[in-house]
Amino acid sequence: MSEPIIQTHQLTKQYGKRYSVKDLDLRVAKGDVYGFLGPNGAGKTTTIKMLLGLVQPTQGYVQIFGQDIQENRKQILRHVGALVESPTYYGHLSGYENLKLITQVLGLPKREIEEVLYIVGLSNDAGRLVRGYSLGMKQRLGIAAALLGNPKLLILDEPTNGLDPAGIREIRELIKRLAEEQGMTILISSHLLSEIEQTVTTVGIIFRGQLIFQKSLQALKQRAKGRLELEVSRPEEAKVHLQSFGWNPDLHGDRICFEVMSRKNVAQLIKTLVQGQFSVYGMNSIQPSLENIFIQLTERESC
Ligand SMILES: Nc1ncnc2c1ncn2[C@@H]1O[C@H](COP(=O)(O)OP(=O)(O)OP(=O)(O)O)[C@@H](O)[C@H]1O
Repeated sequence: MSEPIIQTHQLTKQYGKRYSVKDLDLRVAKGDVYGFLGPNGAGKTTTIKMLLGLVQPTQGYVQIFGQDIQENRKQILRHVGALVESPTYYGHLSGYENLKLITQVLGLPKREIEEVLYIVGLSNDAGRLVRGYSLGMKQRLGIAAALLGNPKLLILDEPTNGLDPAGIREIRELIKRLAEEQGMTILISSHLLSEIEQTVTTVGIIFRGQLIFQKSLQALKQRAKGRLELEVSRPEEAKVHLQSFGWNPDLHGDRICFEVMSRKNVAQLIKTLVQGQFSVYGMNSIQPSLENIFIQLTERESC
């Protein structure tokens, strides 16, 4: 297996007595679009700042491209593009002029400006003043700035924050394109799974500073499968009865629970119960939200 692009080892940040991030072992492989998920205050921005060497860890360390960020920060960051928190621009300058300032500071050729503006779909608006840009356009300009210097790794902290559904879609499409066409490794943070689930290949979930899940999107979906919950008479007997017919129910309190199933199977399930002289009082289909997945992952699930 090739060396990961990002790897953290027991990464920890403590402010006073509080741990903002604790023992984080993040692993982002080459070509991954890594969705870094967690509710507000979970520790995403603190982690990202440590990845970029902007915040010093209390314990642990960060390796990017196999090198320690504290030791080789300048060299590493030459190949990393980042958008952290809301970027600031000069509103009285055009999108093009804002990027030109950055290329001058970084000593990059001017031709890159046209390239990145084209990639983020802002070529036609390059000459407009940034103060007239929509929030989505400003975010795309932020990504364009991050793309200057042709980075191998792109780190985006909540790039869809505050955007309307159309803006979210634009960013999503852009990220997909960057990964597919430019082969870039991307880490993108969000507090909403729904905003990034169509884009990412791998998911890391941070909850109260700790990484509670880190696997493929496929594996997360497996866990996030909907459940079917039935309220029946004599639930324990009903469970045994169903098992004798090959079903595999879980019993939670007085309800029996199943993974989602086809309509045909639901009909068959109810028929089996009724034929066994059990009464079915109610049925709920539960589609877990991200919050539910968190709860399941932290083993406080009720069904
Ligand atoms: N400089 C700081 N001093 C003290 N506490 C801090 C500091 N920076 C962050 N924190 C705390 O660390 C915790 C994690 O914050 P962080 O901004 O990393 O979360 P987040 O997941 O990015 O959330 P959000 O989506 O709201 O930005 C929070 O409780 C926050 O108050």
